[in-house]
Order: sequence, then C-alpha cells, then structure tokens
Amino acid sequence: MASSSMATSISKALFSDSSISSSSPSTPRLLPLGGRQFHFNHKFNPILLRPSRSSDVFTRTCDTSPSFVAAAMATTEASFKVIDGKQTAKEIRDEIAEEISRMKDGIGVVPGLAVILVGDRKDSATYVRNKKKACDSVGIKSYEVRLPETASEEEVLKHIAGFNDDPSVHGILVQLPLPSHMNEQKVLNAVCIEKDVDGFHPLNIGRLAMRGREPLFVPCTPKGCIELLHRYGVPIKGKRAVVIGRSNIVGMPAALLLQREDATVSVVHSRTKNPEEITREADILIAAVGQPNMVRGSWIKPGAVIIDVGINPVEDSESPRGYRLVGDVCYEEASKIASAITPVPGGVGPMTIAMLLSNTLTSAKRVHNFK
Ligand SMILES: NC(=O)C1=CN([C@@H]2O[C@H](COP(=O)(O)OP(=O)(O)OC[C@H]3O[C@@H](n4cnc5c(N)ncnc54)[C@H](OP(=O)(O)O)[C@@H]3O)[C@@H](O)[C@H]2O)C=CC1
Ligand SMILES: Nc1nc(=O)c2c([nH]1)NC[C@@H]1CN(c3ccc(C(=O)N[C@@H](CCC(=O)O)C(=O)O)cc3)C=[N+]21
Repeated sequence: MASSSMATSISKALFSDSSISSSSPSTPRLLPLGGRQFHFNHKFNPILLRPSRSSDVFTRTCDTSPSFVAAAMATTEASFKVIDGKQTAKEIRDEIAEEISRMKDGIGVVPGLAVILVGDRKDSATYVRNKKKACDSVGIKSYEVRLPETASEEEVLKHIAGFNDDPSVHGILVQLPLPSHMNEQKVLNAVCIEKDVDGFHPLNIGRLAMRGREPLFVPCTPKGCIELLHRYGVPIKGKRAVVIGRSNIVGMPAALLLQREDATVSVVHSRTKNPEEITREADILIAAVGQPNMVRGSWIKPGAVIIDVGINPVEDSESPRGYRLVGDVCYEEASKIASAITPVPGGVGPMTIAMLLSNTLTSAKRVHNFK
C-alpha cells in the first residue's frame, strides 16, 4: 500500500460486513473506487501449472493476422495497461494479514478455513496447495481433508457436518469438480451458509440475484474480477458489459455482480448467435469459457477493459514442461486493441485465492461480531 492510512481505509472498506455493493446508494461499496490507477507492467513472469491429464492440453494458438493489425492502430502499445492480479492479490493479502493480527490481538480468535479435496486431479491438488500457502501467509489456520476418488458421498457429507459444527472453522470449501459419482448439488447444499466462503450455496446465489438482498458471501472468482475493476479505477456504472460463459461458479455470478454495479450486461454462451458481434459492444468484457484464445482481436471494442478468467493449458515445446497456461482471450491481439487486460497466469487466479481469504476473515468477524 502507498501509506498506512490508505491501508486502513481500504481494509475498512474491504472488510465491512456488507461484503458486496448493490445499486442502493446507501449501501457501502465492497471496495474503494479509484484507489490506484492502471499499472504499466510488461515484465510479467509466467508461472506454469501442470494439467491433470495430457488430454487437457489444447493446441490452439492465436497468431496476429494482418486484418487485425489495422484495427489495432486504434490503441497504441503505450496506452495499454496490464491489470496485475498477482500484485493486487499480494496487497490484499497484506491487508488481510493486518486485520487478522488485529483480531487475534483484540479477541484472541484466528480465522479457520477447511478444504475438502476428493480424488487426485493434479490441478485441484495444486489449487489446494496454493490455498494452504496463502492461508499460512496471512495467519488463517487451515484444515485439510483429502479423500480418495473412490470415497463415498456420505464420507464427504460426514466431514462437512463435522466442520459445520466446529467453531474454530469459519469457512468450508469443497474443491470442485467432485468425482462424477457424487451429487455436487447435495454436497454443496450441506455446507452451512454461514461458512459458505465459496458462495456456492443456492441461498447465497439467490440473494445475489435479488435486489435489496445481501448474500453472506460472494463467489471468489467473480468477486476477484470486480475487485480488480475497482482497484484499477475502472468505472462500471452505465457501461456495456459482456460476460462470456454462464457457469454457476464464474459466469453467472459475474453477470449478477456487474448488474448490481449498474452495468448493462449481456451473457454470451455456447448457443449464442453472433457472439463476436455482441462481444464487440463490451466496454468491459469478462471471459470465462475454458476455450484457449477464443476471443480474438476482432471481437474487441477499441479501449475495452478485459478480465480473462480462463485458465487453459496449451502445448508449448519451448516451455520446460511442454505446455503453458493461456486465457480465453488472445492476449497478444487484445493487448493492441483493449485499454487494459488481465494476464494468464497472474490475473484472476491469484485474486480468487485472495477473495477466499477475505471471505474467511469476513466470516470469522461476523460470527464473533468483531468490527
Ligand atoms: N481464474 C480462476 O480463478 C478460475 C478460472 N477458471 C477458468 O475459467 C474457465 C471457465 O470455467 P467455468 O466457468 O468453470 O467453466 P464451465 O465449463 O463450467 O462453463 C463454461 C461456460 O462457457 C460457455 N461456453 C463454452 N464454449 C463456448 C463457446 N464456444 N462460445 C461461447 N460460450 C461457450 C458454456 O456455455 P453453456 O452454458 O451453453 O454450456 C459455459 O457457460 C476455465 O478455463 C476455468 O479453468 C475457473 C474458475 C476459477
Ligand atoms: N470449490 C472450489 N472453489 C474454487 O474457487 C475453485 C474450485 N472449487 N475448483 C477449481 C477452480 C479453479 N480455481 C483457481 C484458483 C486459483 C488459480 C490460480 O491461482 N492460478 C494461477 C496459476 C497457477 C498457480 O500459480 O499455481 C494464476 O492464474 O496465476 C486458478 C484457478 C478455483 N476454483
């Protein structure tokens, strides 16, 4: 943070109990607007993540085409900004660590997060490891349950019930996807809503969708996307926003959040006709599809702000592991047309984890009535 007084005011805004903003003018915002403006960071250091199966590795690339280059003249390299999720997430973790030590000193309580991992998907194991590391870095106590792929649904439900009853656990996360023999809905419904730090419980999602209602938690990835827009001073009110993807965990809640911020929102999905045309209307684009480099330069309105949620492994013989991660947006093309974009990796991913820590802290503060 630039100064400790700024840090204090931001933590107050970030950790206030109204954890989401709404269209009501009297409701506090999730985040301060216009705090820090755009970054100029072209020295991004990519991090590799091993995919779970080699069949998960895509081969699609996006080479710059001549027709696109003409359109690219609208935005010069110099005016393009990288929205640095890795750095922003670090700043948020510092703010969270400060709040946690204030709470520990004040009432002797340390927030606790329980993570349940079923099966041996390598990517899930990596995310869970990263979550644990992040918890350690801010002073959240983490509890972990690892079950084999063959575990029964009852076993998972039993662990959830145990964590629901454990007062030292303030947040419960069941890593998705679950093995196919489990009923995901039933498992997610079992997490008590006061500990639903993923924000996946239908009650929390339902409240997110309703005007004048407040969820206890907002799903971490969409919350991280909006947080980035706020922290980079991107105005949302009255803007045209397009979300590509409508999944329960990213696309749908992202569209709801943008709407609560008074954007005019369109949702593009696999049955949408003319996705390119609709996407080109976006002042703000959130892409959460799972298709490497699907959004090309020609899909982008000059000057648009792009949040790329996609994390897709693609073959890359030059990288030591034979693949690298790319987003749903062709970064190279977008960087010549958009005004700002999140990189992959180092964009939304680290923000997802930072928001999980934030939700866990909010939960502990709420249950102990700690202001
Ligand atoms: N950075 C982070 O923290 C996170 C990143 N991710 C990444 O985000 C991406 C999306 O994840 P998730 O939402 O879980 O994925 P899902 O597969 O659950 O959803 C994908 C969505 O994209 C839509 N879609 C698929 N193909 C097309 C297409 N060709 N054109 C238009 N829409 C399409 C689908 O439409 P339909 O509904 O019609 O099927 C669906 O709504 C993935 O790459 C994932 O790895 C996910 C979570 C967190
Ligand atoms: N219950 C549940 N909640 C989730 O939030 C959830 C989930 N299940 N299942 C899987 C998806 C995916 N997800 C990511 C989190 C962090 C990165 C992340 O940190 N990515 C790094 C790269 C990898 C790394 O640095 O390790 C980056 O983009 O820079 C990515 C993806 C959360 N998800």
